[in-house]
Amino acid sequence: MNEYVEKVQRRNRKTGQTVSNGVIFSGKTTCPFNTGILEESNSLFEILLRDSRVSQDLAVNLVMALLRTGIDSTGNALAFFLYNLANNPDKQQAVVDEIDDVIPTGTAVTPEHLQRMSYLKAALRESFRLHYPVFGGSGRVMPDDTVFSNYNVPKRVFIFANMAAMSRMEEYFPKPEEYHPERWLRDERAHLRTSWSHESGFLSLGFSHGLRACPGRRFAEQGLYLAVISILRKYRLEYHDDEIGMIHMPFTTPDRPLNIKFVSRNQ
Ligand code: HEM
Repeated sequence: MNEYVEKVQRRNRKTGQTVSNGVIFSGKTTCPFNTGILEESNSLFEILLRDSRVSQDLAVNLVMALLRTGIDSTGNALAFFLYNLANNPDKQQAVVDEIDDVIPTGTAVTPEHLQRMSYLKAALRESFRLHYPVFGGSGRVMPDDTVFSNYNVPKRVFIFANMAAMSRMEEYFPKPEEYHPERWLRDERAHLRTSWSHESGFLSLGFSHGLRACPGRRFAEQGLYLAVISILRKYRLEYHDDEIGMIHMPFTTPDRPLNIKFVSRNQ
């Protein structure tokens, strides 16, 4: 990492940026957290290194945190999403129908398209429910004595919401072992839900909830939607092998290589 930082700094010097308080600073380039215009197309890391208010340690820590939390999580979530679609051809077809309905052939995907793709969103949410993406769920330590649903929780006691287990509770998700995206539909197809109670939506939160919820959520969701759309526009997914299990380490990974067959849609 130090070597990389030095390389970035050497390049910044060459392109005329100045050094201030030990980090590279350019009058032209502004920190992404300002509203100014970026005049050079550099990575977030390089931009942070140039901002005199951000120390080198902070820049390294921020970028490492994003890399550590953002890569395995999204990659494994995509693996399970593709597996669930390959394993449920009727649901896969419903996603393909929606892609064909919403995005004209040969057109790039836009935010407006994604806004109209409620089945695709439900399909991802259901994949998170069936294969909860992070070890168990979310933990918290309360700073004060608190009461949750008539349970007294003393301050400084660690409490944990086991969303992986709650996501598979029959009383909230009938036939919990089945992949059924319709559970999450709120549009005119909502009648296809198996059942719904007002708690259901809070029992399976792949990105958690509240102030410490995942800050990368929109970024990850967008990447997953775009990946699945690009793949399904070209390939039909098939899965003919044994059921895939989960290993939690801490992101949920498949317990063996995924034997998904990609069949070209042009054949
Ligand atoms: C499918 C992908 C992802 C899933 C399922 C996921 C899930 C989560 C969950 C459950 C938490 C814990 C929240 C809590 O305890 O309440 C979390 C935290 C975090 N995530 Fe993600 N995440 C994903 C992708 C990303 C990406 C792409 C980034 C960054 C670009 C990211 C950055 C972070 C960071 C920095 C935290 C710590 C937040 C804090 O402690 O305040 N995540 N994530």
